[in-house]
Amino acid sequence: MDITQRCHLLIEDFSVTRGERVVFGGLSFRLGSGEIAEVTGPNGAGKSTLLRAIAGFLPLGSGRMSWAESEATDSAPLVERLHYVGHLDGLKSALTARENLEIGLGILGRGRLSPLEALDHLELAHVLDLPVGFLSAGQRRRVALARLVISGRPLWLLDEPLTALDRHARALLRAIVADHLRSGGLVLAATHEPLGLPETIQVRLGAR
Ligand SMILES: Nc1ncnc2c1ncn2[C@@H]1O[C@H](COP(=O)(O)OP(=O)(O)OP(=O)(O)O)[C@@H](O)[C@H]1O
Repeated sequence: MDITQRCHLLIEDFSVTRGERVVFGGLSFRLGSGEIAEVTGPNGAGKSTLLRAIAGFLPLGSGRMSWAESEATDSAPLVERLHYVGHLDGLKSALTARENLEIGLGILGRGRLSPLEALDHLELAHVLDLPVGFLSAGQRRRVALARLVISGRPLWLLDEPLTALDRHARALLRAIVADHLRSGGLVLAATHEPLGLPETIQVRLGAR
């Protein structure tokens, strides 16, 4: 899609149940093009649960979740508009960084960048043809984040994106996120540490 197209995610009176337990309820917020929201709260508050529910990995609870694109008469399903980076990197250790990113391209559709260009954004071009199993935890994380920039998807769901990143890599991630927002993208990040971007919407989940 043209990422500059205006779109928004609307969450209204949302709740998610895991097992017999309501993890959170009554949650409402709106995220529009160019906006970032951080989901915060103590351990177990449901930050990952919220992201996974939006990504479609968990059944929806009560309430409403909607996705709209201003220039589309019939919006594509949300699942085709988002890219989720969870706690696990989702990389195949025996494959090279290039091969992992090519798989990403196959699944996510072709974005603006090649695997080499995406890795270059994370200053990791030199590992292009190395098996991911040979990389450090922070390097693996950077390969997983490189998938974001090849995806061309407007909504990024990031679960603890700063994990394992050193100070320099954190700055690179901030720059990538800021660039995505400038081009009309949306970011929802569950995090214990603020990304430090201006005008961040706060979505606070409580203790249970
Ligand atoms: N697979 C599961 N089955 C049932 N309940 C689960 C499952 N995974 C998590 N939960 C419940 O959901 C609650 C919220 O978990 P979640 O991982 O969303 O919290 P979180 O806010 O992301 O925590 P953290 O800050 O520790 O990452 C947990 O307290 C747990 O009781």
